[in-house]
Amino acid sequence: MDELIRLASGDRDGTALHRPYDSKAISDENRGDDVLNGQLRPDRQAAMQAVETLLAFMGENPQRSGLLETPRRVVDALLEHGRGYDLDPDAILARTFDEVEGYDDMVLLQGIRFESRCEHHLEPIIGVAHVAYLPSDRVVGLSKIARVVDVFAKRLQVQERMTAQIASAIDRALAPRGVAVWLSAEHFCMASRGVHKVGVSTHTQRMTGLFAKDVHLATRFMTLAKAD
Ligand SMILES: Nc1nc2c(ncn2[C@@H]2O[C@H](COP(=O)(O)OP(=O)(O)OP(=O)(O)O)[C@@H](O)[C@H]2O)c(=O)[nH]1
Ligand SMILES: [Zn+2]
Repeated sequence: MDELIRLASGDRDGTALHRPYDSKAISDENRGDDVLNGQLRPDRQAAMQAVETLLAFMGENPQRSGLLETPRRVVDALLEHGRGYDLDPDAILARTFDEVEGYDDMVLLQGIRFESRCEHHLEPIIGVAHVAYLPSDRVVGLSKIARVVDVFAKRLQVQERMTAQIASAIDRALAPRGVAVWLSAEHFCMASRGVHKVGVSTHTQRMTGLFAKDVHLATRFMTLAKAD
C-alpha cells in the first residue's frame, strides 16, 4: 500500500502528520477526507495546534481564557470556508429536465450572493454572481446553479478561476449553446489590510459558445444582469 495512504488510515497520532506539504500536489479537483492527491490531510488536533502557534506568533497568549476556544472556532470556520472541496459540481448538476416545450432562450440567474476566501491571504471575497445559459435540449434545476456557485466559492479562490470554473461546470453538465458568468466582488485583502481600499468592486466575466460570438447576446445578458 502507498505509504502515505497507510499513514493516513492508521497513524493518526504520529509525526507523519507534520510532514512538510508539497504544495504542487494540491489541486482543487481532488481532495479526499484523509489524503489529498497522495498528501496527508492533518487531523483536527494538529490544525488546532497550528492556530495556537499563529496566536503566539502574533504576540498573543493562547492560554488566556478568552482565547482557549479560539483554535476550535478557527478550525470550524476553516472547514466551513473549505466545504466546497468535498462537493462535486458535476453530481449537483447531474439531474436535468428535457420537457420544456422547446424553450431555448436564455435562462439567467441574477444576483446570486456568494462568500469566498482569497487564496493569498485567506480574507473574505464577498460578491454576487450572475449566471446564464442558452439551453440546447435540456435545463437544470435553478437551485443547482446557485449550489454550484457555492461549491466553488467555498474553496480558496482567485476570482478569475472561480468565474471560469462555474462556466466550465455548466458547459460540461448541459452542453448548452452558451454560458455567461459575471462575478463582481469586494476583496477584503484589499479593504482591511495591504492597500486599504474599501468599496472596490472587481468584475470578471466568462462567456462561452454563442455568448462569446454574438455581442448582442452578451449585451442582453449584461443588461438583464444589471436590471433592478
Ligand atoms: N488576480 C487576482 N488577484 C487577487 C485576487 N485576490 C487577491 N488578489 C491579489 O493578489 C495579490 C497578491 O500580491 P502579493 O504581492 O503576492 O501579496 P501582498 O504583498 O500581500 O500584496 P498586497 O495585497 O499588495 O499587500 C494582491 O495584489 C491581491 O490584491 C483575485 O481574485 N484575483
Ligand atoms: Zn487576498
